[in-house]
Amino acid sequence: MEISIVGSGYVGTTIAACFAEVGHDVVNVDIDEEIVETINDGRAPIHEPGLDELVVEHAGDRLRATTDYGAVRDTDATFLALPTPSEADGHIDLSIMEAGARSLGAALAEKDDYHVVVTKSTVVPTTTEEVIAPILAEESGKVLGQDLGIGMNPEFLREGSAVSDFLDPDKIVLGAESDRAKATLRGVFEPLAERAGEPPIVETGVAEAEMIKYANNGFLAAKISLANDLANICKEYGIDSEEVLEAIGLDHRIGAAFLGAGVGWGGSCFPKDVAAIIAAARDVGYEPAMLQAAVEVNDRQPVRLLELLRGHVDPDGARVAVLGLAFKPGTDDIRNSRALPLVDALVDAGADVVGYDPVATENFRERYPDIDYAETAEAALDDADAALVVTDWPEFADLDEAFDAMATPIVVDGRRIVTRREGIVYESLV
Ligand SMILES: NC(=O)C1=CN([C@@H]2O[C@H](COP(=O)(O)OP(=O)(O)OC[C@H]3O[C@@H](n4cnc5c(N)ncnc54)[C@H](O)[C@@H]3O)[C@@H](O)[C@H]2O)C=CC1
Ligand SMILES: O=C(O)[C@H]1O[C@H](OP(=O)(O)OP(=O)(O)OC[C@H]2O[C@@H](n3ccc(=O)[nH]c3=O)[C@H](O)[C@@H]2O)[C@H](O)[C@@H](O)[C@@H]1O
Repeated sequence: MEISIVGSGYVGTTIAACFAEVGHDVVNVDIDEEIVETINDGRAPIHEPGLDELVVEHAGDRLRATTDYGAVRDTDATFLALPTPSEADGHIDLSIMEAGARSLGAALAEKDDYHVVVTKSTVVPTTTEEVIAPILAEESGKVLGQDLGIGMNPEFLREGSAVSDFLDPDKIVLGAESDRAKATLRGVFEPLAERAGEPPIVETGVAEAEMIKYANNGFLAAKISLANDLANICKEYGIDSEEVLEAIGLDHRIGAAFLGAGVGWGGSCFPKDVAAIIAAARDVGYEPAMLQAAVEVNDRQPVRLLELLRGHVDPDGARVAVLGLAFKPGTDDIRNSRALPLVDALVDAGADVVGYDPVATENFRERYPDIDYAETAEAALDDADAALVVTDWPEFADLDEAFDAMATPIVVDGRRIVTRREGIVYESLV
């Protein structure tokens, strides 16, 4: 099939390259000329394992990129993979989606045939039908249900494993407003589903598909927060939380995934999506107590980490090494990283902060140009009065002797990755 994808970021580029991989002809539309050039040159504009290889293989053949929205007219369906950030009060900011829908609608005005538009971005329930579809209809002159079809296909990939998550999904959710739009969506996913060994395909309504995405992210974020709540109780009793969480994860009704207790969840999606669904729920008169509690527990974890640090050293004037700046291992993304509130608080308290991350240092430096950065974890620890472990990069598990070079070997571990041993003052958050 011929497919167009508007937006070539983490999601847009990944799904474009993967759709090309399963045999579709794909065009990426983006307003950023550099991104478009990068893809057409056969390189991925973002860092994702396996993505470069797919772009190299398919660019110039089944995959191309352009800044010209007119390219969508030669395709059967368009996926909108545009950012949906948060407003200051947590509500979803739909301005980029609206701008994209206007450009797309204007381009479709010159197409006579039936066309399906699919929301891939994470949007609060009813956005596709009540915000996106009317813009498309107005700009294109098309009539919904006649020459315009609407769908919603939420994305569940994770940064750092985007390609393998997309090509081997646990489920595919297809929301559509009509049987005809659904048939187009089925056609798009058929080769991928076959290759992935026929995962469950959930065929549903558009608003249901939108809500499934928030339910998924809300549940996972709340699961981590519940693990943190339980681990915090364990900590107060001196009980090993890892043993407790591993044991409950063996119950198939609970499951072991996303029970990793520590300094909490960050990233480009959990914080904004949980905030957006809480704000949307309140708009319709419902107070989502569990999701709100998940946020509160999450916000408290960095505060608890700092309290533990203060139990050992006064941060004022102390040299504190912050190990891990990315929001999770395997990425250079620092959006909503737990390191952000921690470094803010340390700087406010008068600490002399030295940060280290295997790949995210440059992104962090843009945000905090005035703290020190080290080239290696060992250099960050050298002569430090204390170390905070913030991201669970596997290399931190191997540090060991580097702690002996600290002025005082105080290690406060937010991810339970450092091995407790004689000779270091080790304190784990959970
Ligand atoms: N990053 C992730 O891991 C996941 C993200 N999502 C959702 O997918 C959506 C997209 O997220 P990302 O790919 O992370 O965003 P991103 O910020 O990485 O990429 C967005 C792209 O859209 C382009 N763009 C902006 N305005 C445009 C316009 N008017 N016309 C054409 N292109 C335009 C930008 O230049 C950029 O290349 C969001 O709703 C997000 O919540 C869903 C699952 C996973
Ligand atoms: O909507 C999205 O954008 C995506 O959000 C998350 O993916 P991502 O944010 O890339 O990464 P995760 O692996 O989920 O990690 C998110 C945060 O939770 C933290 N986390 C994760 C797992 C865990 O057990 N404990 C824990 O604290 C990580 O350190 C990280 O800060 C979801 O896992 C994806 O399914 C979803 O598509």
